[in-house]
Amino acid sequence: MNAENSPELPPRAEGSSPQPENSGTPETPVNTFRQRRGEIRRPGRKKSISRQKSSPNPPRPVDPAGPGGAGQAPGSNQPYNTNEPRSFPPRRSGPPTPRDDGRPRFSRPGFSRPGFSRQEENRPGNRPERRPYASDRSQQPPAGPRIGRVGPNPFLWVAPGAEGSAPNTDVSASAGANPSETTRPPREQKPRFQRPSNQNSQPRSFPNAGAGAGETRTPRGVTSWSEARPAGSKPPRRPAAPNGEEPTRYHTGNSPRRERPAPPGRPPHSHHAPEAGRALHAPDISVLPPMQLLAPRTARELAFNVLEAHHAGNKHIGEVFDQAVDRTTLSPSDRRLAYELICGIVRRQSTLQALLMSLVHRQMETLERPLQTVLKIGLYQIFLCQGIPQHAAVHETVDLAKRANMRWGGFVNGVLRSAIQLMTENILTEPSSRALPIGHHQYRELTTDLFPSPTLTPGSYIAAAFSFPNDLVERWVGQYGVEATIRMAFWFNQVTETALRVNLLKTDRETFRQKLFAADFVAEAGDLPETIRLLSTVRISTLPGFQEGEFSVQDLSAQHAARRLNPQPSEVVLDLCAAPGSKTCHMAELMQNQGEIIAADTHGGRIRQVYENAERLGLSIIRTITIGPRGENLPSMEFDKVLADVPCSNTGVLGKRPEARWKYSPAHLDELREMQATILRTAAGKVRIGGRILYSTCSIEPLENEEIVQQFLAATTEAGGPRFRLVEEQKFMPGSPADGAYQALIERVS
Ligand SMILES: C[S@@+](CC[C@H](N)C(=O)[O-])C[C@H]1O[C@@H](n2cnc3c(N)ncnc32)[C@H](O)[C@@H]1O
Repeated sequence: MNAENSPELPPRAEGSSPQPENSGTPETPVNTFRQRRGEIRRPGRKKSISRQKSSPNPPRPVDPAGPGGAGQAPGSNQPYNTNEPRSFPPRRSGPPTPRDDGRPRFSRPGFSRPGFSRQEENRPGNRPERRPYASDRSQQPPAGPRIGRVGPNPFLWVAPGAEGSAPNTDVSASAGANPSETTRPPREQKPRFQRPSNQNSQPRSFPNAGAGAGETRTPRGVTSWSEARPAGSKPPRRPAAPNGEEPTRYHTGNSPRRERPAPPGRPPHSHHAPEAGRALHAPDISVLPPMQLLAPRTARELAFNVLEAHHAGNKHIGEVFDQAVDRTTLSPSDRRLAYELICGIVRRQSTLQALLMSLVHRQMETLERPLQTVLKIGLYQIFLCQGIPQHAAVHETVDLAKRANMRWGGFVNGVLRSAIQLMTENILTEPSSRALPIGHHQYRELTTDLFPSPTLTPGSYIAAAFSFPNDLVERWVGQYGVEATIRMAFWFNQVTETALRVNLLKTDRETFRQKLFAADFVAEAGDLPETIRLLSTVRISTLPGFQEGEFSVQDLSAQHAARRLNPQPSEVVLDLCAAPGSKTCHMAELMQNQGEIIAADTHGGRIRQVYENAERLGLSIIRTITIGPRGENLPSMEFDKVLADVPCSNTGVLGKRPEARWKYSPAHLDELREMQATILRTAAGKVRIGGRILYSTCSIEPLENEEIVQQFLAATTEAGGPRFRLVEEQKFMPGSPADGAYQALIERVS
């Protein structure tokens, strides 16, 4: 049973979920008559599965071949749009009817058949031939490939070259080989929905996919509740959940429904052990290609595209967002909302997962990843976004779901309406297993115990409720205690203000602040003479003075690094880990653009950003070079100052970099520590006697900070070579008042 047709859903408000324009067959008298006879299905509405199963009609004829041959657009190896309604009236001669008004017949707003522009799609030669009258049951299926819902979803963007590797159960594959032999296979031999996949992906397989002859199947190729029903009868209806009770769970119909209630005493979100033979066939959703909506029209659609693209690659969210946003015409407020949704959803992944698991009665691995993305967009708005009314969150997300896949609208609607029942109006100030942290040291009380107990297992509670890796939280609890860990967790989950560094070579702080003020931005002076705290949320490149190089974005804790090293005009300075160049440029500004800075990095691509930043800021003393991991290619000279701003776990800046927390692992920490020790040794080999090294990280882990420095000092004392001393060190804890960081100033004494 599909949640869309489910009787337990509370009724949707009138007009709350409008059908997309141009969504299918208009209401002509002929069509209305035929719809009543059940011969034409209106797009967006599905016949109930039981009616399909019990229909006495023979299967509909398959579609004729499209202009490109085997079900593909000409000049493309991608399939046609297969989400069109399943039956169409024939071509008519005589005066044009509303269906012949020139609009693309097979398109919905925002979508286009791959390989076709809208105009091309409208040209008669490029249209796939329409089906014969559905009522003409005597007509035999024409030879040729089938165009229908069987083929891969055309709205999925598939990596170039990957299409051919998709496992194909579509008859069009065999039709391409020998069209004359094409016949429609009996339903029970193949699933009706097949997802394209790349070379790494697994075939989409269903539990019981190998069910033998005689077994009953639903039209989606899934053996499920229908087996227990007599043919032709309706699926069982579940009663609606009364208010205040555990919310109704839904399933999408793509996997078997598990009718067993959760065992007594087990929380509703817990994962039960998969029954034999079921989860074993779950597709690996992590390798599915991203789903992309063409031309996102709303903040939620843009967020969906970016989140999907983010899943596919290893790119920073900011990078993916910048690329996606440049292709839209969304207003600044929509862009801001999209960005907040994206960062928030990545940040609060495990909280949203816990919410989702309590609402959806399915193994998460079997829920299509794009559908999970849609649901998380909805849940984030309902539970964690301030200022979005619940009905708007549901309505907008259902619209997004329908745009991604018409079949998802009802399911998403059901899940989100159940989610609303999970919330209470109560705001708590203490953690509990039903306390969802929402910010400003406050929690929203839920109607169910969603999280582990904070008194029995504080680490597990913080990890689940605030969304952090378990290992990391356990370390923090061990080092800083539960209360401090919770304070940090709140800080990392809130949107923090932006710190700017004024370029004192071009302007002074007060003049620049007035300039911001005149442009309606609120800013305050910060701790250091060049620091400004920007209290407005804005795209930085749109601030006045950006192109002129009057400021850079840099957190306050990070601004202390160059200040602590204190490079002087006319000194020669080495920046060992320079890209993208924030601290390099700060040092050049402090040196009054006199002397020389060698900006080195192992990453040849990122080193270019140092050059670009220096150019914008009008700094000419920086020379960039690409080096090897042990300092290969460095000039043979010695330097007055060396900055070693090493790669680290980023545990001090987890709020600014939403994805960073999910990259943390003990194994990665070990790799980083080795790299950090090597870079510090390289720095030591390049500083002159009396010169200084600044070792810095944006981590708060002692293993990457104090321990690396102490080990280095101990090793150089024993070796009998150059001697070093620790001049000072400082650790910045997150939120007091800025990002977390560590800096150690080391001097070469002999
Ligand atoms: C924390 S980032 C530096 C940020 C930079 N200092 C700034 O303020 O903009 C660390 C940099 O170290 C570079 N890196 C990684 N391994 C390195 C190595 N063995 N030697 C030098 N640089 C390395 C990375 O490419 C990365 O750009």
